[in-house]
Amino acid sequence: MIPADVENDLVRLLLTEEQIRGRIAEMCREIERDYAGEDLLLVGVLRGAVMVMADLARELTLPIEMDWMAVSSYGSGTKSSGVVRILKDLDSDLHDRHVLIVEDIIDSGLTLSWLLDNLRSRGPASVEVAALLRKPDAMKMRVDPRYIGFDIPNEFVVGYGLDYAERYRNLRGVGVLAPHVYSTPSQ
Ligand SMILES: O=P(O)(O)OC[C@H]1O[C@H](OP(=O)(O)OP(=O)(O)O)[C@H](O)[C@@H]1O
Ligand SMILES: Nc1nc2[nH]cnc2c(=O)[nH]1
Ligand SMILES: [Mg+2]
Repeated sequence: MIPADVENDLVRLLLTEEQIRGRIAEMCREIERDYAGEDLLLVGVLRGAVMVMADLARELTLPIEMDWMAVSSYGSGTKSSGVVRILKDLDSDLHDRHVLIVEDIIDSGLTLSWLLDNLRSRGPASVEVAALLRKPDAMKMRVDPRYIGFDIPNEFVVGYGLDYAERYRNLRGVGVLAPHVYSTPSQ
């Protein structure tokens, strides 16, 4: 369901709420198998990963902890600036912890490859990645996420945490943003 006031802003819906829910459940069964008996720290990457973190964490039957890091490389546009900035660091000490980074999307791979280097330097027992979306045709930096929800085409998408200029994050599905939205300067 796309709210009527934003329906014209999307070219098409790519993933429905039900498809996302079903895939997250499958990812959680894999995570439960892989981390059974381990102490797991989920690290959500603000702000885009809020929805996937909330749904993934509640679907998991393992005991987990959650922490958050805020990084940004996109500003308000549709292209990565190439510079990753830490806006908020973790509160947890990662030493000897099993860390699973939770992301909404891997596009160029720049954010994650930078984040993986950064978190690995903190002495964790392991660091892996769970991302809902990946654009195989857009990747510039090689990252090997352990859990991927969906591979999607190389188009700018919004919804389920993903924004354009901070809008659309609350859409329940994921859709392709219409070019007229980002070619029109906002007032
Ligand atoms: O693979 P990349 O090309 O690096 O792109 C992926 C990153 O871009 C988005 O975050 P953004 O920097 O826009 O901030 P946000 O999460 O606050 O929306 C998204 O949430 C990922 O973190
Ligand atoms: N909203 C949004 N943010 C992104 N960050 C990196 N790729 C994307 C994308 O396709 N959509
Ligand atoms: Mg993000």
